[in-house]
Amino acid sequence: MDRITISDVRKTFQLHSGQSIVVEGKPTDRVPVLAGVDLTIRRGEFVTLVGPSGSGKSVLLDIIGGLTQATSGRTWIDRTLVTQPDAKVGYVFQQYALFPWRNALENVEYALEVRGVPRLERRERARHFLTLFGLKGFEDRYPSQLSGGMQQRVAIARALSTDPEVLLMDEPFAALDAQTRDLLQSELLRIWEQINTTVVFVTHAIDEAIYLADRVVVMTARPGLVKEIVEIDLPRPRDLDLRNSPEFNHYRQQVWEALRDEVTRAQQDWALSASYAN
Ligand SMILES: Nc1ncnc2c1ncn2[C@@H]1O[C@H](COP(=O)(O)OP(=O)(O)OP(=O)(O)O)[C@@H](O)[C@H]1O
Repeated sequence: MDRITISDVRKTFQLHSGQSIVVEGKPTDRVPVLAGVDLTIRRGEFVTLVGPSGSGKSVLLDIIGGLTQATSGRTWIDRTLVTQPDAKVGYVFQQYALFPWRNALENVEYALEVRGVPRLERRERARHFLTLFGLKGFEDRYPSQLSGGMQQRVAIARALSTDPEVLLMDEPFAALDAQTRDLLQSELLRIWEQINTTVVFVTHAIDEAIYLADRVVVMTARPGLVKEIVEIDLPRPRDLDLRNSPEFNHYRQQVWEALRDEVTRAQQDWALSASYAN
């Protein structure tokens, strides 16, 4: 069954007065970012979005999350048209976005607090999700006392504690070192396999995109469109050694093939824009 339906979604941004970019050789103050995205995501599916910088991945995530309105086109979660943020959608950003004045437990509890979950229940759920993410014993630590990886674990625990039907993740591991990133990818998969939330995950890293996903969606250079969808038919549960397998390498090549020209196009786009922009 379908969880998210995106139909002909377009987004154009209006720049400030005096600003411009070059589109099709001409300076303009209107930036087309998404040019008619169609995508359907199944219930419980893990979809990763890859594409060159500026291809509108984050904007698309914001549209799904109701944080940004599309210029035209529609997005539904289940059968409800997305017009504003919804409590059944969780969000995890690249920056940990924790409250520095709340400890780990209180940070997770916050998401439950705003949804009106009674005090004892929210404390119990917050503890449960911190434990799931290996943070038992760190409940009373403040964000400044936690490593980047631990902070991101708290942020993911917070998003999952509300039992979201959809979890949107915007490069959540990009700021982490390689080992922590590997570890968190595996932890996320382990937990996702238990709860089966629908996940849409934006990343620049091809290996990460393949390792996590049921399907990798490759976006074109701006204005973004779905260029190709690669079904990842690798067994689950997955472990990191899978990345050394010939099957994984085949997907790596397939995704890179789809992406390569778009990355080049995006680079040309920036070079041109930079020579015109104010
Ligand atoms: N509020 C805004 N006003 C004008 N342009 C914007 C605005 N928000 C985003 N953009 C432009 O939209 C384009 C797509 O941005 P977006 O952040 O979605 O790209 P992305 O694919 O996520 O890129 P990256 O991989 O670098 O994060 C960029 O060119 C960006 O400059």
